Amino acid sequence: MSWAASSRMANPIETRSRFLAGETLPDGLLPDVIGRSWQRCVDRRVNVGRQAREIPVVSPGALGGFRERSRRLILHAEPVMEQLYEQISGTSSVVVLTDATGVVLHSVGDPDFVDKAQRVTLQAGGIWTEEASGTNAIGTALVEQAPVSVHSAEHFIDINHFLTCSAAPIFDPQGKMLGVLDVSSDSASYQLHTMALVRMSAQMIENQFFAHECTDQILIHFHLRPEFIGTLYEAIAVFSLDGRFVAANRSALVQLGLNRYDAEKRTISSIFDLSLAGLFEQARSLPQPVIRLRLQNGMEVFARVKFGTRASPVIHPPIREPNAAARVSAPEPAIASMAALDLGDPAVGAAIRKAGKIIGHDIPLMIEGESGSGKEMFARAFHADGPREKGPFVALNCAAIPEGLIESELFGYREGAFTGARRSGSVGKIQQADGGTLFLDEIGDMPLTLQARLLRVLQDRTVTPLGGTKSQPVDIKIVCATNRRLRDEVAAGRFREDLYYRLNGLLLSLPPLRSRTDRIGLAVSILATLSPGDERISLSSEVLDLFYRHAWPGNIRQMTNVIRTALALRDGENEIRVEHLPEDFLEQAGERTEASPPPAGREWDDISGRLEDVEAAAIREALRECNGNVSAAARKLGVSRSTLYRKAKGTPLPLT
Ligand SMILES: Nc1ncnc2c1ncn2[C@@H]1O[C@H](COP(=O)(O)OP(=O)(O)OP(=O)(O)O)[C@@H](O)[C@H]1O
Repeated sequence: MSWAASSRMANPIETRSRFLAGETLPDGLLPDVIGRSWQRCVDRRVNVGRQAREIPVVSPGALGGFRERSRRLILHAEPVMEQLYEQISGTSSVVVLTDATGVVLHSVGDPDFVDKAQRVTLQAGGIWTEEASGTNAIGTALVEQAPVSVHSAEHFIDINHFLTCSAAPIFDPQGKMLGVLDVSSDSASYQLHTMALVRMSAQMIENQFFAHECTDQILIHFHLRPEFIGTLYEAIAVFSLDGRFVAANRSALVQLGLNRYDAEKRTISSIFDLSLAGLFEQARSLPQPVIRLRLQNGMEVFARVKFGTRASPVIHPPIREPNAAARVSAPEPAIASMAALDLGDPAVGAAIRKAGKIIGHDIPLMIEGESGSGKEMFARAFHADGPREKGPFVALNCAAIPEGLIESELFGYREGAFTGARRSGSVGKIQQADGGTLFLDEIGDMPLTLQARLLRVLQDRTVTPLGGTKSQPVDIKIVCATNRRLRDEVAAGRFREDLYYRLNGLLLSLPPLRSRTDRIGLAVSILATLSPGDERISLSSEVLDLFYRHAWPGNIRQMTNVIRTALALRDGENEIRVEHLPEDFLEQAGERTEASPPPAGREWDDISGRLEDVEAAAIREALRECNGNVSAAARKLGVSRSTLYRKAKGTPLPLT
């Protein structure tokens, strides 16, 4: 097909000449969108004879920065581009992704056509704004904020006349333009349906954003016809856990009859005839049913309510709707930062400092340590301090679930993937952790076959659920933990060496509790966490002494459990004494301990005279005199409780 046949104008070159000569053209001769763009090109003095070498390009060095800024767009777009290319391969075409400034980030196409496209800088680094390349589908779609096709001589610059291009903008859930998806072909191989394919693909990328970026929110997928739910045509509206409007796709705004500005002032109940409490009830039933919802204008739609992976009521308790009388469960405890874990033990402090140095870098962290030594707590704090802090933290203990179930837990499964599979399928931990951190505890217990699959996920950054054929992009940071030396497992052939090196960027060892010097500080800190708001509760000096001397085979987990039980057994008394400690602990504590004995003598006996040492000694003395009661010791020293906590870090209490 010639350029003339693929163009909407009978003779575009002649039309352009008349246009450039300032002639008033008869209505209908020039498509409006092309006319507007040509006028902009004239206004910006774009030369129709501009050559490729005159078009600016982004240098290979700078391109990395552009790609990094659009990392999430590329992540969600790449698989869709591959699928789109599969459908058009062999038609002398190239699929192109640009950012919102018209810079080509990625392209995939037929090799012979890619060569031709490169000659006009239609390749990574090329700039396809109207200013740079004249009227073209990408640049014009950026200006019009709508899908645009530009055929052959409708391109303003002569050198682009061999192209026929269809482009659609891609918006994020909040309506911000992220970039443009485009298919450019040789104008001789013009296909009518290309524009429809590009629009659908752009919609798929936008829907990926909803699925992956709205992980801690409520998603309502709806349509006038139930069979359209789950398709590209569905409307998606997103609400925060307290019911406020957050985002919507274009289809949702059209069906709701709202513009984005008005929608932002609305809540679930003011858009749908549905209370938040009712919504949580519905979301509990699995598989989630298609329900009818009434819109404010009286129209009825069909809907499926989904909770983002982090907002799932199965994982977190529901959050109260404003003014709702529903009972609310206690919130999840806040994740501590790494600084809060630094209670003065030198080995823990060193681990925290090393981990701090790799925050924000693409370096996988592996944590070694005995069971209960705080590896998961450390991983959570590492996540909380990092740039993914707002993303999910998902933990999987490979030793705690049967070998046969690890695969489905990790990778998820599609409907009917195996006998006993839930009808609705299941989202695996890898996908749940998208945008956040996946913590794989006891990684040494991962079966060899799954090690290979995990390696593939890390290399390809995609995951394919069991029984599924399509891979989904994932963006996860992995932190692993192990309570045995993984290198020995590698040597014994039980752990893949390639996976070991992939996971082990920085190896940190957390010491067992018995060798930590901050055992008392830790006990006091655990007590404060377990009895929030009640500063009167303290540990008696005998208890602190016992805690200091004990070998703690169960590490911090055991100490936490002992203090939790003692709190329950203390009969309302403010001081936890030895008789409140659980029997089995006392039995164990009666045995000879391996822990180093506390320093002997008075606080002041063995200090160098440095100011910090004098201060530390004063704190120890005050704590000892107040039987470990931090509030009382703080009052005695005339400092605030938090100051005392900060200064008391790592101050082992010598209790003689
Ligand atoms: N620094 C800390 N302060 C207070 N509590 C802690 C601290 N570290 C760990 N804990 C508590 O100790 C218990 C065990 O911690 P965690 O699960 O992190 O250990 P782990 O090494 O991952 O254990 P495992 O190897 O058995 O999975 C948890 O209840 C946790 O809340």
